[in-house]
Amino acid sequence: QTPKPSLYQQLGEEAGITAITDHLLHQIEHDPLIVHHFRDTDIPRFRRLLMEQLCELSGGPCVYSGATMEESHTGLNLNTRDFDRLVNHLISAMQQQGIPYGAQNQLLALLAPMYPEVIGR
Ligand code: HEM
Repeated sequence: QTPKPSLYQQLGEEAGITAITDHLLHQIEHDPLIVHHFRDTDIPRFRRLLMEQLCELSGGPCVYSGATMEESHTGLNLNTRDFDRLVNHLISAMQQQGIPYGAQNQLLALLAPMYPEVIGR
């Protein structure tokens, strides 16, 4: 019996997470409703930290080295609509990468509890 692939494996490991992150960044860049939030952001750093976080969260061999979600989103005053748009861009990035639905849902379930740490701060 072959062992069940981990979420990290189903996301395509480092290469898959890199592709998902880059697709997400591209979508953010072209989304006039949320791009302004990133005006003062160091994008290469944000990209590196987001990949690290997705890697760690999915059980990959990474240790997230960024700020807490609460710290990094304070002062941005994000709302539910901002959150939903980001999540939808992430779903579309995973779709584009051909990530199985089950794995997509597992990742979304790991991100959902961060909602209160990110919104209204
Ligand atoms: C579950 C949802 C989210 C996750 C997992 C997430 C993840 C992250 C990570 C890992 C960082 C880097 C932290 C650091 O700089 O040390 C970050 C920063 C940031 N996030 Fe999020 N984020 C989420 C939701 C959002 C939403 C909805 C928006 C806006 C639409 C947003 C906008 C930003 C911005 C602008 C920064 C950079 C702040 C700065 O320049 O210092 N995030 N986020």
